[in-house]
Amino acid sequence: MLRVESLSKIFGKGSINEKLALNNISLSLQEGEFVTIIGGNGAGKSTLMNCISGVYGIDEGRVLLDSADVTFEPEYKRSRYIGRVFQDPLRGTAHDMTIEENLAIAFAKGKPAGLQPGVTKKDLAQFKERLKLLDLGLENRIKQKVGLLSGGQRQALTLLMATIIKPKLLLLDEHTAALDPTIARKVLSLTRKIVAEEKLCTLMITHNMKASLEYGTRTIMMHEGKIMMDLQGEERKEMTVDRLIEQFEKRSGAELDNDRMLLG
Ligand SMILES: Nc1ncnc2c1ncn2[C@@H]1O[C@H](COP(=O)(O)OP(=O)(O)OP(=O)(O)O)[C@@H](O)[C@H]1O
Repeated sequence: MLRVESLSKIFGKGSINEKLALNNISLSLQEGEFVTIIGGNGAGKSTLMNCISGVYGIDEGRVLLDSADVTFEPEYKRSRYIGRVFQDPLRGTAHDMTIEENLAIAFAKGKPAGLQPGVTKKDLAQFKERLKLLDLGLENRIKQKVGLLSGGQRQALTLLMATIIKPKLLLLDEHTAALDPTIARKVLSLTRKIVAEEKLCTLMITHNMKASLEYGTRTIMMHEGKIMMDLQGEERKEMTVDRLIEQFEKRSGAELDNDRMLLG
């Protein structure tokens, strides 16, 4: 469970370029809640993820995970229980290592510190089982180097790696934006499946408004560092992309400036 309380983040404090990127954000997610995040350029979506995962320190507020205050915990410690997948498929895997070695590293996160990531027969069987879920035939290529995989295959593998040990929170930062539409849909349905099966608390940034309503259980729209719409339940079920744009423009008094969102 995630709780963000009155979070503010200022870049370049005191300088001519001072920017209030997050303005008093509060947000709570229950176990299994899958929240999609949309918003115009510079709305603060990635900054929110960076503050939650500890990449940036924050200026005000608190971040709690499973009731523990992690506000001042460094990123490397939070990464043990926060899974993250970025837009760039090259970022989450080591290209010169095999699929098995990559999975072993991710799997070792769940083992006591000091233990080497040795792969037992049982681990290997589990890796193959998980890879089968992807339906990309990777279970038969487990000894191959990741550098040989396509972007979509790598991103699907990164998703597996981020969730092979159940994270307390899964952060997906436009993780399908760089993939071609067919594989993007595949990775999105896989995301939905893993999140539901593992009851993962998940935040997913997307520029695709349709996907923001189609995937997940709740949709948040950000604008100028604030949450300006939080759609759940019936209200979300009845929402369409056209009405979402209309609501955005009405509530923010601005036109949506994110071309990718409008074209997506
Ligand atoms: N490291 C940084 N230093 C200075 N300013 C930053 C930094 N990171 C983000 N910002 C600024 O903070 C604001 C929010 O940026 P952020 O990247 O979170 O937006 P976003 O909603 O993810 O946008 P996009 O959809 O364009 O990626 C923007 O004005 C951005 O220029």
